[in-house]
Amino acid sequence: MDLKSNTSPVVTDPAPMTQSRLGIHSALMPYSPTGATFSPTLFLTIPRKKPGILDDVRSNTWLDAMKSSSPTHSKKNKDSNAELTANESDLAYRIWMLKYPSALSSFEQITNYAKGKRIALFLDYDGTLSPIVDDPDRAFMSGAMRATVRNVAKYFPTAIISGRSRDKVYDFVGLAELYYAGSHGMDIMGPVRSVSDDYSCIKSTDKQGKEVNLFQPASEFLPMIDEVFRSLVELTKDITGAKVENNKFCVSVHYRNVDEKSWSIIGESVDELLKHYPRLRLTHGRKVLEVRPVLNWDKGKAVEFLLESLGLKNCDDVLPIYVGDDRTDEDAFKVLREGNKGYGILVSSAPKESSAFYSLRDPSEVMEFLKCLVSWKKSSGFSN
Ligand SMILES: O=P(O)(O)OC[C@H]1O[C@H](O[C@H]2O[C@H](CO)[C@@H](O)[C@H](O)[C@H]2O)[C@H](O)[C@@H](O)[C@@H]1O
Repeated sequence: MDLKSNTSPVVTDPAPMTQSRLGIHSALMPYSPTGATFSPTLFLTIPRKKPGILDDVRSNTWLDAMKSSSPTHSKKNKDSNAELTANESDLAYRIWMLKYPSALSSFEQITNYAKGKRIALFLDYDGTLSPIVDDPDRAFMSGAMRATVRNVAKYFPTAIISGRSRDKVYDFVGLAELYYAGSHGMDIMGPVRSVSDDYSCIKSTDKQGKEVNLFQPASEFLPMIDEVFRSLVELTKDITGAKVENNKFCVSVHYRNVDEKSWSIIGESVDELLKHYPRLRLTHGRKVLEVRPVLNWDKGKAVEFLLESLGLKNCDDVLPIYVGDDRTDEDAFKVLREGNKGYGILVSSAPKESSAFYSLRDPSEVMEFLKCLVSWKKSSGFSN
């Protein structure tokens, strides 16, 4: 193992000053701890005191955010406070699809655009390749999905980008021919290729002994994340159904199996604990609170890193496609949309705002879409 250099995208605790509602003041200047050299493009500044750590909460309270964190949570009609009927939900979904058309019914449009281009595929895991289940340790993907992903990877460079630890998502997927990014992109194993100096990579070997590049921008957070993981296990041990998952560079606090009456206790406990860790922040997933380093790094940045590692960055003839279901996938959708680079496909069975271009209802439609890509590639005689 050969350590190339030791740069870090982390900025720690600057001097106190006024803060925005989200806890990060736009006027804060990057601050480097002694001795470290940083790339300014990777910085996030961290305020010493934060009014609220739930930085991606778009609703009024974190309890609202917890309630709205999964499309399976029943929707209320604002006026009557009654739950939407099946017909109303279906209509709402169909109206929503005018804005986010099905990637299956728009397949011809997608492939017309892809003609003459090299597709690079980025796939989220939970809720995209495997259905959402109550026990996070049992979120297995089906054999059919595995075969489909294996097949698609024969034709297109394919990477999995997950909130899980890289090892765990690899164990679930089990395909050596893919690239993997765990911990919401904070742990990437990619091909050996020179990448820009912004990225400080470690040369390593994968499970098959092949030489790879390892990029772990949050490595200095490991001891802190371990400590927080242990505290969260202790804090939630008496809450029936709560589960804390160590995802290496981030921690997930699951409340899917917790009685809704106890959700506020979970939220408060995490909130209280994180007051002692200003270098960590909280984001929301599907019935899960995600504790992660304050770092200007996310799934969008991971896509850019992987494109560069694969020699596909800034190439007019490359079409990246990212398929995901979670709020954390929005960072990747944004990168593709803003740079007009490629397509985000949101997996959702309920209407929600997104930066994706297209939609798919569930993992079975994802599988269908991947199969269509393979058939299209085969029928186009590999000329595209
Ligand atoms: O980025 P992803 O691959 O989508 O990972 C996001 C989180 O997924 C997992 O939690 C979610 O799926 C579980 C299994 O279906 C479900 O029980 C849970 O409620 C969901 O939030 C995973 O356990 C988390 O660690 C990931 O961060």
